[in-house]
Amino acid sequence: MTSAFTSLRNRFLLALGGVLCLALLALVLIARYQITPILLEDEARYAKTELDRAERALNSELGHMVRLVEDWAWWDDSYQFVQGQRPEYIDSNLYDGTLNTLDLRLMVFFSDDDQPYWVSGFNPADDAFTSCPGLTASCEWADEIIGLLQDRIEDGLEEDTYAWLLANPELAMIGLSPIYSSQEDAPPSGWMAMIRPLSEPWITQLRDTTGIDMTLTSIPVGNSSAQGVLERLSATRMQASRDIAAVPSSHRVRIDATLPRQRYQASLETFRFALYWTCGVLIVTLIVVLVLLEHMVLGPLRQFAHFTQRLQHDEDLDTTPSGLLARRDEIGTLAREFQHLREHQQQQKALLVDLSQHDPLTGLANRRLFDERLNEILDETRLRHDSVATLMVDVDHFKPYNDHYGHQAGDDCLVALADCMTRCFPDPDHLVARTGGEEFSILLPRTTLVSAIQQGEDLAAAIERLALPHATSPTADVVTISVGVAVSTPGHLLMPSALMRSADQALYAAKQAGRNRVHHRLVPEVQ
Ligand SMILES: Nc1nc2c(ncn2[C@@H]2O[C@H](COP(=O)(O)OP(=O)(O)OP(=O)(O)O)[C@@H](O)[C@H]2O)c(=O)[nH]1
Repeated sequence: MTSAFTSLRNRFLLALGGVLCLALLALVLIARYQITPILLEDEARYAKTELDRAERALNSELGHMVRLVEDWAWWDDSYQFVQGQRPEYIDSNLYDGTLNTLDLRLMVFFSDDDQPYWVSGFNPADDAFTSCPGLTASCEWADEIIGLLQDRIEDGLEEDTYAWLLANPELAMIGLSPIYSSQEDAPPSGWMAMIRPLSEPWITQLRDTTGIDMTLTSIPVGNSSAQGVLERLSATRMQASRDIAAVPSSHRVRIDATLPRQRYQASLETFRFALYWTCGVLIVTLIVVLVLLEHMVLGPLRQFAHFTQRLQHDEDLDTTPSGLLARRDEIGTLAREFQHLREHQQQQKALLVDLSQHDPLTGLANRRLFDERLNEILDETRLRHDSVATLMVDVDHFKPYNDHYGHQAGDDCLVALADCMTRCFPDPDHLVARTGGEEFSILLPRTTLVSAIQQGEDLAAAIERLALPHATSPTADVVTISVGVAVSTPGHLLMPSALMRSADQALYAAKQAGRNRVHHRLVPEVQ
């Protein structure tokens, strides 16, 4: 029997399992080193696109800021106000209601020498509204922002309108414009600045407008990242950050956008789906291959192996199973070749058995077969209480015959005698054997002593009738035989050796008595 590891099925299963594992490993590696990087790259592109959109929304807000500040800066009343001609401008325009309506924290008018001419706004410390001519005590809270604006103006801004994000001291938008007159030839006079805080309600509105969950924070330049940052918070959320330029230059405004990862997840799910299906198909293929292998190869091979094992114990089994012989594949060829080999072997074996049991010259049974049959017959005889006779036959003066006629003639004589004996004992139960050079033995089951003597005499007469010339025989001028007869009867059961010894003694007696005669030997005792 095959062990678990030498079993063809287990080895095939192991090999296919190995191939399956390798295929799965390849898929996992492809997923990890090919698919996932592509998906992450796509996700990074998506994050950049969303940040671009958020930045565009901020720029759009800055654009609105520009238009708002231009509305006021291109107004003749504002122009005349910074030239000191309209004192009522303050009461009618620069009060808290105006700033609230415009969603502003601070409005600053600069005179031609870039000094603050008028400051109106809400103090972030207590949210109290103040309106002052220049940086007087009650408007000193705006000192830092006004300093930043002056730096910007002194950096060389001319005849244009600007808007920036303010990162420090607070998050806000700045709009700055020269103040123009409607008279085309009049030069601009001073500057006007508006500061709109990036308050939580404002950012909430921006979120609603863009659909992007974002926050804005101020960070020092030292903590800023020029490339932007993408951090994956969980399987479903990621945070993309980008720093954009702001005032003052020591700070930047960071946009933090919390984005869903559904694109990545969806792609991953699709890939996993394909992976599971591929695994499923591979496993089903493996099972189908194993079933086919079992059905088409292993089953027939086992049947064949079982048949050859049974052959070892029972050589007379029928032919190879017909199902195997009828197959048209390699196993069928193997079975047919095996069958041919077996038939050839059986023929050879039969030939060998025949050679081992028969005399090649005369074709008669030899001593081996005679002894076997004698044993069998005597065993059966004991059970059935029958008698068995043996005739021992010797050719008279055969040496002179050989010497006179030659060895080949001696062979021919022996063949002629054998044929005559076979004709004399045609009963299939009788066995004529050549048990020596010119000695023959005849086994006669169920034969009495009288009958055996009679058959011996008939044989001697038949041989004599052959009239084979024997010129050198002192007994007769033809070939003659001497016959010794012994019988095992139910009253005198003999062992095979004793029976043959008795026949030999009877033959000796026949020779001594002058040859060409039949003698029998009385059995002296029960064996
Ligand atoms: N041609 C031939 N001769 C054989 C064969 N086998 C034995 N012989 C011869 O048979 C002869 C037997 O001689 P012996 O045993 O002396 O017997 P015999 O001459 O027949 O004398 P008795 O038996 O006493 O009558 C020998 O010469 C053997 O060579 C054989 O196969 N062919």
